[in-house]
Amino acid sequence: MSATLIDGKAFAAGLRTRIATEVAAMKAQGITPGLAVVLVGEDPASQVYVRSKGKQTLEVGMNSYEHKLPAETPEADLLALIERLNADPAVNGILVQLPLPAHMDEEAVINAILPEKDVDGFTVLNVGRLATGQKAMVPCTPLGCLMMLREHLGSLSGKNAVVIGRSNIVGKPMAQLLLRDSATVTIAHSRTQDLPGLCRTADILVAAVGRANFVKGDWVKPGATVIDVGINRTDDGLVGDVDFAEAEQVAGAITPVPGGVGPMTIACLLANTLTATARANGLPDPEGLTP
Ligand SMILES: NC(=O)C1=CN([C@@H]2O[C@H](COP(=O)(O)OP(=O)(O)OC[C@H]3O[C@@H](n4cnc5c(N)ncnc54)[C@H](OP(=O)(O)O)[C@@H]3O)[C@@H](O)[C@H]2O)C=CC1
Ligand SMILES: Nc1nc(=O)c2c([nH]1)NC[C@@H]1CN(c3ccc(C(=O)N[C@@H](CCC(=O)O)C(=O)O)cc3)C=[N+]21
Repeated sequence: MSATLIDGKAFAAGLRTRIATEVAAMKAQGITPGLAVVLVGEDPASQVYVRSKGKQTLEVGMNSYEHKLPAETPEADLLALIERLNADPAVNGILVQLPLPAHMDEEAVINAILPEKDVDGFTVLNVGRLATGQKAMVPCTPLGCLMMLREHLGSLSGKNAVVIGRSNIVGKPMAQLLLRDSATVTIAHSRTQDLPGLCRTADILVAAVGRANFVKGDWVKPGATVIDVGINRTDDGLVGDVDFAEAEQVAGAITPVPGGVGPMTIACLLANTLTATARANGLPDPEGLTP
């Protein structure tokens, strides 16, 4: 048997069309959402991501502001830029591309972003709001995964979910969102014992590890829904954290790499920018874009 393909690329295109409609309505009221992206250094993968994000921001009718700083920029200069963006009414969302160069304090930089403009949902205030069930800005990658899971499964209530990876940007917020939807959630990591056995209990398996083809077909419970967050550049091209050829024989549904979680991440960044703009202007949250 072979799994249903969860087409993140198509899902993301549909989401952007809806966002573009909402942006047009806001523009008719004299409001244009603006997203500022800050890239420090010249990491090639980050450059690709920042470019496609800037293009899509313009395509949905938002203003895009790109700030590219040299790798050796002093942290104080980056903090000063964030202060300017915080104070700029044309900027509704701020994203500082990670990772930052080693001489910078990532926590200090992220927490300098005004929580209302923190469209990545990485500031401590938004992390705490998500964890306590308050209205937050939710990290884009887990939000995109949640949207695909709900679309495919309907309710997540009572499902066993295993998230492999405990990073602040993917694993932990993914677990929070699954818990909020009443899944029974286990977070696995490099010290987890019998990871294959644990994965076999999962109705929902999310892999956010950063190791090419790490999750094997015999780790997957027959019929499970598999979400592959991994982005690994190999000699065979871009591959995920799941051995797709094996897993798709067993899973009920699976996201591909490329064309799965990645495009949804960017679409959710635009969704968060729209939500931030609505909130900044005292408008209700746009429907279906927040958990
Ligand atoms: N598609 C998208 O939009 C995005 C994709 N990504 C991709 O997702 C992947 C994960 O990213 P990120 O969360 O930032 O990565 P991190 O490196 O921050 O975290 C990786 C996690 O995997 C765990 N891990 C590593 N090796 C093993 C192992 N052998 N067994 C079990 N767990 C293991 C680590 O455990 P421990 O904590 O114990 O070290 C850690 O918790 C990467 O490929 C990244 O490129 C990331 C962001 C967005
Ligand atoms: N502050 C911050 N926020 C982030 O959300 C953030 C970040 N820093 N740093 C890097 C990671 C990674 N990330 C990706 C986004 C889109 C694709 C994506 O669109 N991938 C395409 C393929 C693109 C390609 O070919 O390289 C796909 O999977 O189909 C991948 C990875 C966001 N991240």
